[in-house]
Amino acid sequence: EEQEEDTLRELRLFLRQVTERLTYDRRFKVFTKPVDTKKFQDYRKVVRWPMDLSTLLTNIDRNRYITVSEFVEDADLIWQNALKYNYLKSGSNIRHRASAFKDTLHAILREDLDEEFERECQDIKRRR
Ligand SMILES: Cc1noc(C)c1-c1cc(NS(=O)(=O)c2ccccc2)cc(C(=O)O)c1
Repeated sequence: EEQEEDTLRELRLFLRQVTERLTYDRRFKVFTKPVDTKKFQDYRKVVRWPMDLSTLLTNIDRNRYITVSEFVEDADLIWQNALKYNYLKSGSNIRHRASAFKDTLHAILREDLDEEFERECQDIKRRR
């Protein structure tokens, strides 16, 4: 009902703010768009669930997330995929950037997420 829509609107605003803070961080430019599968032809053989910050934003706008934890599952794919695909690659610091992305994402959530708010979102999900 109305209160639920207010909560989900507040959730979308919070998730957009988290996504934008990561998108504006220049260290994470390579996480802002899908990996170019023409440049990296074996990418989809290694990575089953590609994810990037622009896709996260599209998912938020399409009401795909009704809890923070559903959003975090997708956001975690960004650094997990980068560590997996670049596991043996030397000469680039993509793994360091993936680790920095993971630490930054979880530090933002620890600082800014109100557990009581996430519990409200989980209740809405249970009722549906
Ligand atoms: C991310 C990622 N995961 O696997 C790989 C491999 C990367 C990755 C991909 C690219 N080039 S890209 O054309 O697919 C692209 C450019 C700009 C934004 C998003 C993607 C460059 C680099 C880099 O380190 O410079 C890394």
